Amino acid sequence: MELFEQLKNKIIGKNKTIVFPEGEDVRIQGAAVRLATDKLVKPILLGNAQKISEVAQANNFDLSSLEIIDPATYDEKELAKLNASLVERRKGKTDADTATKWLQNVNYFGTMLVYTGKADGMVSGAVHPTGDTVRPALQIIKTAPGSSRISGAFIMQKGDQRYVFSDAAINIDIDAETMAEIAVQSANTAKVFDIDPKVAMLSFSTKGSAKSPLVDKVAKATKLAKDLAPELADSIDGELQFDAAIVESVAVSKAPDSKVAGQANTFIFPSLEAGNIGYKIAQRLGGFEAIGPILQGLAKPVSDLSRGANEEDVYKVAIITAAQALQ
Ligand SMILES: CC(C)(COP(=O)(O)OP(=O)(O)OC[C@H]1O[C@@H](n2cnc3c(N)ncnc32)[C@H](O)[C@@H]1OP(=O)(O)O)[C@@H](O)C(=O)NCCC(=O)NCCS
Ligand SMILES: CC(=O)OP(=O)(O)O
Repeated sequence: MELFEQLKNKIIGKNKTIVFPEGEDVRIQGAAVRLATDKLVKPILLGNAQKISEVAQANNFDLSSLEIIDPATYDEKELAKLNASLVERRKGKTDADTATKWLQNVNYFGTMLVYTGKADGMVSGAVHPTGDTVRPALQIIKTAPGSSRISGAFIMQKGDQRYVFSDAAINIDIDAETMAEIAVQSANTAKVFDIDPKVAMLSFSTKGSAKSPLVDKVAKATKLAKDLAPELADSIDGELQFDAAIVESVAVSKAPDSKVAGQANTFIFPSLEAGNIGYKIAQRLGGFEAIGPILQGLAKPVSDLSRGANEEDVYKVAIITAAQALQ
């Protein structure tokens, strides 16, 4: 069965509540109406009630079955509770005045609905850049037990080809330890999407073909990742160039002893520059559908979107987010 059909079957009728802070956006409204009609999730739209209704009218959307919250007119007592909970969570880092300002921002407001359990997950980023979308989650929801950092993976799909690209969203300049943790997180993400992970730690060098501290970093990250997840030791290899990772004939000449080279399906980039540029090239020139970024290592599901996302992307990311909320 196709991946999204499987995910839909998992979440249908489970009534997972997903908050969409960008409720004024036409792509968000279109996806939310479809998700509610298909009984996949219970959407909550955030935003200015008047603007939400204008967009809905202009596009003939029937939002009558959706919950709409305008943070500017939210019940005072409930707002005070969110404020107190936020200050408590931030343990001396954020005072009540700052919390008041933060709660006027839809991404902070939505994140607090997830943190306090009113929503099971959040999908945002069709309008806001990634930093503004995910910062509230980093500050409030924080990492899941066993994770020391959050990273962002894309599922890249074309026909029956399916790959994981990480980190393409969050950690700007990574050291070997971070790259190793991202590799293990991404192998787990691959399994969720029915991919048997073969993880390539990417570089501009294959097995010492170039000498540079940047190459040493990826070789060290490979060793650390195997130490972190010994059960994956035979499924992670590096450092590998992208051609050696994916093309068998190149792997034979560049990395003949590798159990991953030529068959990799999970690609760990050595920096956010490489990862973010790489996924957009595969998407825009290679014709791959890019689903994500899926945040890895967060204690509760919050998903970012690219501002280039369309309604279908929002619909699919919301399905993934609801499926994460079931775990
Ligand atoms: C994610 C990002 C916004 C965080 O930057 P920032 O807000 O300046 O981060 P700070 O260092 O001030 O940290 C803010 C909080 O988040 C936490 N945090 C930051 N990065 C984290 C990570 N990768 N994992 C877990 N927590 C993280 C910090 O510990 C801090 O928590 P605290 O306030 O409780 O102490 C930043 O790394 C970024 O802009 N990344 C690139 C995003 C992007 O543009 N991607 C391309 C498009 S997808
Ligand atoms: C994931 C990503 O690159 O997001 P955006 O296109 O919004 O910057």
